[in-house]
Amino acid sequence: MLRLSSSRCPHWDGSALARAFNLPWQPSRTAATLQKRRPSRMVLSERVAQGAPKTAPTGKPRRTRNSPFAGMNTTEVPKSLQFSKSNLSSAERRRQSKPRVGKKDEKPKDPMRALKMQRRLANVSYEKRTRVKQEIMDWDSFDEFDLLPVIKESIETQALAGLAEVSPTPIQRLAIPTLLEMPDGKRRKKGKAMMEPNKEMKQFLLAAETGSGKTLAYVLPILDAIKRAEVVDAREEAIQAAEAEERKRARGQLYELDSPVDEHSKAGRPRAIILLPTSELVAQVGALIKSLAHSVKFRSAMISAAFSGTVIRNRLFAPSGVDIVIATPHLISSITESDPNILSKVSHLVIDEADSLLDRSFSPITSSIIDRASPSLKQLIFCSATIPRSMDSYLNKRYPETKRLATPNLHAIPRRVQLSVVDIDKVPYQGNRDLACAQTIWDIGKEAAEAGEDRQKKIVVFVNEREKSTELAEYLRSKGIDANALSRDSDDRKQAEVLASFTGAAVTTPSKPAKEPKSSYNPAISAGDLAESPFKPTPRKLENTKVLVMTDIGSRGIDTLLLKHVILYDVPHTSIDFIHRLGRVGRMGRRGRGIVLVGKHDRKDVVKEIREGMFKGQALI
Ligand SMILES: Nc1ncnc2c1ncn2[C@@H]1O[C@H](COP(=O)(O)OP(=O)(O)OP(=O)(O)O)[C@@H](O)[C@H]1O
Repeated sequence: MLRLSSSRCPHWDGSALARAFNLPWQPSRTAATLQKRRPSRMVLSERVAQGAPKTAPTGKPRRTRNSPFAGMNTTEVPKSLQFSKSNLSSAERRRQSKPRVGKKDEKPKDPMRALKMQRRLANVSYEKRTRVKQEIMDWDSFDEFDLLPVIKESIETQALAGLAEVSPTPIQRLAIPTLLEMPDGKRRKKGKAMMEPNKEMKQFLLAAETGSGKTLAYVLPILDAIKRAEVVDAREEAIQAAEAEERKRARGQLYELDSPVDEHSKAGRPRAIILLPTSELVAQVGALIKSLAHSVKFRSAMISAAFSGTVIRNRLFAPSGVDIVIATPHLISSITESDPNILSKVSHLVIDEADSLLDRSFSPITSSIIDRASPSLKQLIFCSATIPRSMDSYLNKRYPETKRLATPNLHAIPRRVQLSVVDIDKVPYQGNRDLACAQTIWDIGKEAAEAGEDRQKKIVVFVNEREKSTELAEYLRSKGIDANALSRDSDDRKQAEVLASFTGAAVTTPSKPAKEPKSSYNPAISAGDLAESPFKPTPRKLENTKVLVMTDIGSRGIDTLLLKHVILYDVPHTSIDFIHRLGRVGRMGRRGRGIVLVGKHDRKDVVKEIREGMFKGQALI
């Protein structure tokens, strides 16, 4: 007799199948039992919450630890399963104390591990940043600073002329009241105390991200101090003249001839000196200060190796005197050799781009100028976009009293600057970095032309070695790109012209005659075309795009306000270089783009961390 089991399905009893095959049908025991029970359902015991009794009715332990049902229906974790160090074997305890290397158990990685290994930048605590953020919120306008009215006016009419709405930047909010020594943060001390010469030299460090207006942050308080000192001096001179007159009268020598006034006493005796690492920066800061002199009335002199000896002498020793000198340390140092008195009246000394001027190559010369000037100094101001650890320890050692004014976003590259990566090992570059660079430039030019941009596109390419800049510029020219190198070897005048076309003032110059049809631009060039004839000049020209190749030492501080693209031909050695190079774009709240060329020998981990840090707006430490 055929027995059909229905244990799998309680609704199927096998009778249909038996009928189909004409077989006698007898339900199986299981099916019969299930039929009997139907329509009952499985229901949990009402006592399930009480847990299983520890012993079976037989008195035996109901479930052993090893039974497959051991953990079922229990309401508390058995002691044996609870985690306790004492339960662990000594080997397991040792294993747990070691850092795990297995993929699953890997500890979360420090997101800035590669950068921390460089340890180039000093840390500014999160608490300090938050505190400063609160502090600077109190200042909304330049009017709130205790600057002389004529200086306040010059901000809108000269320094920031053309801007619709002007308000102080974070570093200006932080530094101006401090340098003005407004004690309660609002008002300067009134009366005689203010006029008394400050015997103690005070030191300040102004540290803020690139393109954040650090120059004005120190220039305005210095001009204010100079103008106020002028008033004090004039008053003192008048008092001295009156006393001399009185003495003569007392002696009855009223008609005695006065000793001739030394007209040249102010010549070559500036009250303020601003030191900058390059002639280009001297020209930039000098131009800003000169523009302010139109309304504020003071005398400034910019001197650097870009000027002849006669020009330098005439500027420094002009009979009308000089109030502010803007110079490179080498020049000031060599002038002090022949005329040490040049530093005798300096009350304000600024070390701008201090991360460069206090590095190993500049530090001895900068330090000796500071030492010579210190007897008359009232304020020694260091100004920098980064605080490298070397500079941090220099300040701690030599000027421990330095008041540090660092903005909340110091060492962070703003999120408005994007960084993309080009892998030079991929097709079609196959390790040819020059080709990758040329193609990237063509792509940017093509994008601009497609977007119908009329304004000439400016691109800065950064290389690590100075020698490479000339060679690369030549290569790019052979690929139809209008490229120049900024290097010490090129003609100063030409260099200044090229650079001027990259700074804000020159960008407004129309680069292309309006008549020229846009179709003359030939975007149809590919890396293949560029690679075809590496040694032959490409007949195609990339129109409306100008490229400058340089090292960042030459470009630090240069105010390339309208620049939107930088290419990092080499991966920068340190996060400091990243900050300075990418700092040429995204200035004063603008957007910008950096493109870094990366090959198999480059630190991809560093690039990755920099990108992540930029994305999160974090400080690159
Ligand atoms: N309060 C302000 N509002 C708008 N623009 C300003 C303000 N202050 C300065 N600027 C402009 O910002 C630009 C950058 O200023 P500056 O060169 O002083 O920056 P920086 O912080 O010294 O940069 P870097 O670190 O690269 O030397 C300049 O073109 C300047 O005119």
